[in-house]
Amino acid sequence: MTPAFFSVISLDEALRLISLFPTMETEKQPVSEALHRILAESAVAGEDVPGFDRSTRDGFALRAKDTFGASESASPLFTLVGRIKTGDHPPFSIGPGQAAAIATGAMLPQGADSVVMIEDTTPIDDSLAEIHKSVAPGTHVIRKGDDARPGQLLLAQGKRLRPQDLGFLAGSGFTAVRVFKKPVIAILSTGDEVRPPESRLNPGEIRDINTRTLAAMVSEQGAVPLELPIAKDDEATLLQALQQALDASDVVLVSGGSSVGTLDFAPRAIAALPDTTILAHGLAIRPGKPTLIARAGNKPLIGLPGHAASAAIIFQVLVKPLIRRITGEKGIRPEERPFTARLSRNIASVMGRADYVRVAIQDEENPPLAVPMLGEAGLIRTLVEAQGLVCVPRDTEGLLQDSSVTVYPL
Ligand SMILES: Nc1nc2c(c(=O)[nH]1)N[C@H]1C(S)=C(S)[C@@H](COP(=O)(O)OP(=O)(O)OC[C@H]3O[C@@H](n4cnc5c(N)ncnc54)[C@H](O)[C@@H]3O)O[C@H]1N2
Ligand code: MOO
Repeated sequence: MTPAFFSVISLDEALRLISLFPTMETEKQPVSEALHRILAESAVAGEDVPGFDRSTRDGFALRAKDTFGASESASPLFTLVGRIKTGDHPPFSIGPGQAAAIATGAMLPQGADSVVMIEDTTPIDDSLAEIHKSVAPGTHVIRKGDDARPGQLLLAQGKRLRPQDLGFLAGSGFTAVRVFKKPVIAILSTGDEVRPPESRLNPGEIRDINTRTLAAMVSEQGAVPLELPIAKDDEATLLQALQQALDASDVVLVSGGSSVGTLDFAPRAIAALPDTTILAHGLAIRPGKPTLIARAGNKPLIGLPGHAASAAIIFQVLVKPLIRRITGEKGIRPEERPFTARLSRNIASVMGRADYVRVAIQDEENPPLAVPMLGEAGLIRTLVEAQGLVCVPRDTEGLLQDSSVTVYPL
């Protein structure tokens, strides 16, 4: 079924459509290989971490209340009852006026609740030391369970695992975690004029930009790109290429041929795929109007405009959320967090389409300055010189110089 081309829908409606695609299945993964994977099940602590009270300084473990009033000029003498190395389980306890020499990381003995640093003491001999400083209970001590207690949530489902998260899991005794499988995303560039980058070009031909950009964006999102050979502008060829793409992947991205010209075969080829519905063809945004969203079986198939900047921008605003949806990733990555900037000049816009304007960011000012990079969507340079996107909403005629805008990092 092919609804009328270019009965445009808003980006929000398109995002609602893609939110209906299912998330990936899950798999067990060793923690050592789980960097940047998405947790499919929350990790819950099974034990106290650490499992005992630990000193964070080399010094003397003692009872804080015995140090009350201690100073350089009034330094009480403590009786030393032992020496605790890391890994020791001290067999003695600390009573009033007693202390034990302790190493950083070693277990506090029974009775002790704090540590005085060695710099704040004067050891007299093996059995006596002067303490020059008073401490509060808990000073220089990590308590049992301070990192995690049994039953406590360590990391929530949907979390993209960073190096420190893996360390947390390892320190809590996890050797494997359940994560979402990485989707394979097929990238199919189309066009008789589009040639692989290593080609010698004939007049009228161009090198393929979109496969490279899209594959890298797919990898950056934690999915696996599958780069397919460029397909010719011919419905039968494209249909066959699409079928192969679907057989080998979880999502298909088609670049080019999505518009309404006589050579734009993508919509027709997509409509001819078995068990396939075109959910939308045409987005009320600029660039990217000819974008197509289809469901083939239960797999998403997205037709991206051929213009290099358009394809990349549609990836940012539509495909990225789709990948996050199916990979189960929750939360915003720090590098993708939108920020506020001041617009360097007026931007005019048409009513009826949300304009995604590429902006360069000048950081010397606070708030930073967003400088619009105007230019044809067929030019990749505008995107290279930009560090973000600013949206001029659908029903406004533009934005004024000096207005405060939200920048979505690129
Ligand atoms: N009469 C109209 N013409 C066009 C319209 C329109 O509404 N009416 N829309 C324009 C817009 S906007 C866009 S975007 C493009 C969309 O075109 P298609 O998605 O059908 O893409 P193509 O025609 O195949 O290619 C457009 C352009 O991009 C170049 N291209 C294609 N693939 C690649 C690639 N892999 N790497 C680099 N460049 C690529 C291609 O050579 C074309 O120049 O249609 C407008 N026209
Ligand atoms: O929609 Mo086209 O994608 O403006 O360049």
